[in-house]
Amino acid sequence: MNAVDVIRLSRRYGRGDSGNALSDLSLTIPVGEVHGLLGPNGAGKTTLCRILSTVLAPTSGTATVLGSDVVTQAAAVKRKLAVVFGGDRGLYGRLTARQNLSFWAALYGLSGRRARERVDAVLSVVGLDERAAERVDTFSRGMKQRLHLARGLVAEPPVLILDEPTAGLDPVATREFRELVRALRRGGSTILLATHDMAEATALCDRVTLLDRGEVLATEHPDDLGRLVTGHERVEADGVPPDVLADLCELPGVRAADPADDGWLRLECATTAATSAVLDVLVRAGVTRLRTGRPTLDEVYLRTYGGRGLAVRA
Ligand SMILES: Nc1ncnc2c1ncn2[C@@H]1O[C@H](COP(=O)(O)OP(=O)(O)OP(=O)(O)O)[C@@H](O)[C@H]1O
Repeated sequence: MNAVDVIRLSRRYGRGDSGNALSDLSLTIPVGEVHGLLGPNGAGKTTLCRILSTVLAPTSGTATVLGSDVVTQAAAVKRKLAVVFGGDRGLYGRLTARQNLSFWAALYGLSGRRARERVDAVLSVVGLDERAAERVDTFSRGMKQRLHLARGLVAEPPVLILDEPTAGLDPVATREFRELVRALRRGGSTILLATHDMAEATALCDRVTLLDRGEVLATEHPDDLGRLVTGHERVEADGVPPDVLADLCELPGVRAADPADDGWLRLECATTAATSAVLDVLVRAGVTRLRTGRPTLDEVYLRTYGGRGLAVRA
């Protein structure tokens, strides 16, 4: 059984001609996977997360979480899944961290010793045990985000949805939060991570789905997305004589030869054979300053979406 199965899901808001927020979207997330949901503003990420967490009904299609249907078995889905938001939403600033968590534990049906044990456990997991008695409105942004995660974990759901979890965090808090996500993955959690942040998706995800205007453009391992927008591989070389450049452009499978930002020549190759042929020509011509690789996820994103709603952070 998969953690998440989405089959031909569509969602339309109102009757306007703005189109579907989700169109015929299908997606499978196996148990234990960290799956990135990437796309610019308005791509449909939040709509999908809201449908999976049962707060929004689809217009058509089906979605199940560990076998339970989000429409007909919503109560079962709620026991299996938690959503962790970014920002201040849903935290009670005048209460302490422990009081916040005890409140949510009660909402999830935990009480007495079991609730206290779970609250202590999640405070320790997110590293807030020493600050548990302090009011949340005195917390830093990173501490609040860890508390959000603790809230998500208090009822031990096997599936977590993280919606822009590190938006607004400084680099240290971001790194700490990502470590927590990795630890959860090692513990067997399945995580759907909605983000605009390429670095986040590359650092954390086993696979990434690119969404645009409610449709899936691709689902791939982050390293393999480059193939979608450029050739199979890339070769970069410094000091290529003009006649050699002309030869390179004639080779079958060489899609583009352009200068990179640092002045090196960048060649996009459609096949591994083309990459080998390019390297062969360059080495024969005595060019030794060479590097190969695939486009980064940032480049994939920029080429896929252009400047639309882009929010790439370092
Ligand atoms: N309550 C609503 N009423 C009408 N249209 C909506 C509503 N919520 C979302 N939409 C529309 O649905 C589409 C998808 O929006 P959604 O919020 O799911 O995108 P997103 O990928 O989460 O974007 P962001 O990155 O900005 O959060 C957009 O065109 C948006 O305008």
